[in-house]
Amino acid sequence: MEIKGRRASVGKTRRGVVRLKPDGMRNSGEKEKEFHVVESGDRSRSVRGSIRKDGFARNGKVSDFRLSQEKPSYARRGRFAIDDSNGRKKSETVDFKPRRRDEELRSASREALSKSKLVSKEKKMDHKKEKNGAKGDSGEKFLDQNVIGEENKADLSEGKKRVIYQTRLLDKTGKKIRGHKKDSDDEVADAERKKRKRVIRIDPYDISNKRLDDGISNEEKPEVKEVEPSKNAQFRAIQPSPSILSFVEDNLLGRRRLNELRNAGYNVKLPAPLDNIPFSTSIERERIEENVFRSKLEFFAAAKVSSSFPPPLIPEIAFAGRSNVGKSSLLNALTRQWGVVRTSDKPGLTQTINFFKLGTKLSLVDLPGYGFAYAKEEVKDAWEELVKEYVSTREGLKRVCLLIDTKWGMKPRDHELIDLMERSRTPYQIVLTKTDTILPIDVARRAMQVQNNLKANKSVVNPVMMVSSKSGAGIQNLRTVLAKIVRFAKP
Ligand SMILES: Nc1nc2c(ncn2[C@@H]2O[C@H](COP(=O)(O)OP(=O)(O)OP(=O)(O)O)[C@@H](O)[C@H]2O)c(=O)[nH]1
Ligand SMILES: [Mg+2]
Repeated sequence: MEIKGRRASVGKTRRGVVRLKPDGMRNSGEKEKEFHVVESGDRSRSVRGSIRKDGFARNGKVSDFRLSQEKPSYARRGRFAIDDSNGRKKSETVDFKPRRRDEELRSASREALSKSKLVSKEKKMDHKKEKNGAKGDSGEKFLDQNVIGEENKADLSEGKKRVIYQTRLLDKTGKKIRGHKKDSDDEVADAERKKRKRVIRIDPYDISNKRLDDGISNEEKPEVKEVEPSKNAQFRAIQPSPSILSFVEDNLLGRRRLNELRNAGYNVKLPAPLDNIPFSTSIERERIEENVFRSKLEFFAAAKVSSSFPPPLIPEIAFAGRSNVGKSSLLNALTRQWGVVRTSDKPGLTQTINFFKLGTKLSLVDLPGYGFAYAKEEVKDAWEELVKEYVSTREGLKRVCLLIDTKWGMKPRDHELIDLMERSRTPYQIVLTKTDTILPIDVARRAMQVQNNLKANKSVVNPVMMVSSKSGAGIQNLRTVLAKIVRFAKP
């Protein structure tokens, strides 16, 4: 068993924390136990320790440990008493006598060090003397005392007037000898000044990380205002419900390590690996249970103005959201017909309302994205107007999937569209996309946040869906939800 720890000096008493771990065990946080060590300044060097976490010292004899300190050469062995913090019988006493050889070596090295310092100091002094001797022409020096200041004139009587002199070394001609070192009093004062550490205080009310030098008045502390936590902090404080958390876990949503996916049986070399059958030997996609999504996806109309919308003959599901949120990619992932709907990493690829037939029973409608896009303002405004008109007036529109990027959450434009759909009573469902880009817990938090935000809304359809077109996570669930619409839709 080995004890390793750091010690810091506090006056004569040394305190520190040592970690105890059994021999041969790699650094495993769980097994390490923390001790508080107090080493008194006296010769006995007793060290007291108490087991913080339960049940450790019971098993192992604490012996042959080392207290590693600031300097490894000061490592010692000694007497060590351990008391279980719970008061149970787990105390151990171990010899903590400084090893003789170590102690001897240490004192020898200390002596040698101090000697060498002394010698080098003497050498320096000799050197200085020589130098000063060479500077003065004939080696003669004169003291020049100039009165440079008076102190407390009012308080002091004439006789007791204190005068401050500045002493300079002058040569015969009255010139100042350069390189003259101050006398011993000055040296002592200098050494003291050097010894005195500059104390720097941190202002606890200052968030600018500025350091304050000692002496600067800090009495006027600004009033601590109740600052609203940042959006990020608010987001981190969200506690997702257990059902959302388990949904995220069950569907492997969120950014996952490849190993995790591999262990779950998925072939990570495939695109959308979660869409595959786990542990399958060949590249076999999971069977699409919903007939409608097995049908062929065919583009049949594009509209830039409402007058060119095709007649509403079959039920429609539309995909709306900000530019680049992943609308077109989701259409491909749902139908597993990659490439039918064009996608791009450049926001604003879809510039018209595109109608796709999925068999004979359903239309999927890819809407142009709003918000940021590489397009002129007036063009973007026109798209937005078109989208608004479509979602609020289209007959046969059974549901709008409003896609939200999981990483960024809902933006003002999303709220605008939601308000519009609330007014026009268009049923809409939130789909969080690109869940593979953030941690699972953050996916759950986002879902919780969105759900809470829309609690009071009437036309929203719950639950909040979470998908990733890239990994395939959550796609199957979305298919199931959307297929139900077709099943219950009246022609
Ligand atoms: N990591 C990740 N990237 C995705 C996902 N879905 C889409 N993308 C990427 O996001 C980018 C935009 O995807 P699109 O499907 O074209 O987005 P869009 O919403 O149709 O964009 P617009 O047509 O411009 O409105 C592409 O580079 C996709 O590869 C996803 O689930 N995960
Ligand atoms: Mg698109």
